[in-house]
Amino acid sequence: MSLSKDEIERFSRQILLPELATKGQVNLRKSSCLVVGAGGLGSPAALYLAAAGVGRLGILDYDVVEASNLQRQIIHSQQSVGLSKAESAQESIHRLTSFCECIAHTVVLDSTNAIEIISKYDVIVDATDNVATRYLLNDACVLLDKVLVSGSALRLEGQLTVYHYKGGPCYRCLFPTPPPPETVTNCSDGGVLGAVTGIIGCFQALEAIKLLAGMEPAYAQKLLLLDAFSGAIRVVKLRPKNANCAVCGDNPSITQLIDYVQFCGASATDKSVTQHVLNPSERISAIAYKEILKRGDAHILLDVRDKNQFNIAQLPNAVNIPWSALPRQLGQVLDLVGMPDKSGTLETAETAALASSSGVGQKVPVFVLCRLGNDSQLAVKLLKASGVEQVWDIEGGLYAWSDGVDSSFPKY
Ligand SMILES: Nc1ncnc2c1ncn2[C@@H]1O[C@H](COP(=O)(O)OP(=O)(O)OP(=O)(O)O)[C@@H](O)[C@H]1O
Ligand SMILES: [Zn+2]
Repeated sequence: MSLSKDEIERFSRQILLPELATKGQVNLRKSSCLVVGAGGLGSPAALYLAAAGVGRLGILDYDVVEASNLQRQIIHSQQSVGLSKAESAQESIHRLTSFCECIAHTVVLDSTNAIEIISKYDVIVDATDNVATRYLLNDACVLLDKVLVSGSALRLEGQLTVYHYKGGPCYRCLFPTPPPPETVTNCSDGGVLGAVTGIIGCFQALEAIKLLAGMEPAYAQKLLLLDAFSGAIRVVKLRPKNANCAVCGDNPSITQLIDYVQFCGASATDKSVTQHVLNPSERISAIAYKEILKRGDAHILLDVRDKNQFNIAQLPNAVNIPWSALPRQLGQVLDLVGMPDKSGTLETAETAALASSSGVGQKVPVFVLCRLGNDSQLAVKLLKASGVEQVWDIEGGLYAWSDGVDSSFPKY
């Protein structure tokens, strides 16, 4: 097969590369690729794959574009806020090129649809942000014998590897069991710089383009580690395939997709894992707190977000003691509410409980606040264990405040 005049003109700068050449370009045209996730990684990955002349490109995302996505999800624009990410990405690709058939999959990828969707594509790009989908994609790719180009980025760090390539390891070979859900941080908690997802997403496109064109990938059985702060890139050799791997090993126990939400203890779609630590009597709504403010009742508003988040935006008169520092700074809270602190520096809830006599001397109630209402519940628990009796969580945190009380308060 050869290239048309239009194709030669359009892709000339890469056909000139002897490593790619006419044959590679024809291979790209005949190839297909699925990008799962049209977010920070998927945006650049999909754009470069389409621009390079991949014949059929699937873009899968269940979510809609939000304003806070645009700092890094560059396939979308301000006009697409509120629209489906997969369809917004498809539109961008239509504007970019008519040499690529782009298909939008506006679904949550799960065990019920993964095999059917993935089987239609040659190479799969994992541009998602959660552990459940990582295991799902890994297992589906092993079962269907597809190569998986996997990337991740958080804060100022990024990682990239190519799984299940010519007998190389899969994700499960390296990580047989998922991490505890509470130890996983995502971009909406930890932050991320757009250029970092851009670099890793471009690397994902590069590896996929090489695979689809018939070249060798650089990162099979190797892990790229980007430290964007120092600018350093390290490459680590990965362990070979694990013969005991549950999905790609010699005697696999996983021969069809499982329930990944149950396996990982975390959902693929929850943005904020809301922990139900407290019972309803220990919480008040944002609207009820607004009433307390209106009446002018004496109280302490304790904001337990970290300093950086507190500096972004805060409610008037809030006292900021980050959740992570609260055990050490309990004395300060006891002081504020008028309880004598007999403890000095407190290290744990247990020592705090011993040091303080229950509720004695508390003059003002405490209301505890954070961004989404998770850490604030833990803080209420800790304060209760320390003898502070009149303490309530503001349910749903500042998100609820912005939604229910003051829409001018920024949600970030
Ligand atoms: N199982 C899944 N099915 C479909 N889309 C998924 C699945 N898991 C993750 N995604 C998508 O992958 C993308 C990951 O990108 P990214 O983390 O940059 O975006 P985000 O979740 O919108 O970011 P933020 O955390 O700032 O809200 C998201 O658009 C998300 O909807
Ligand atoms: Zn494996």
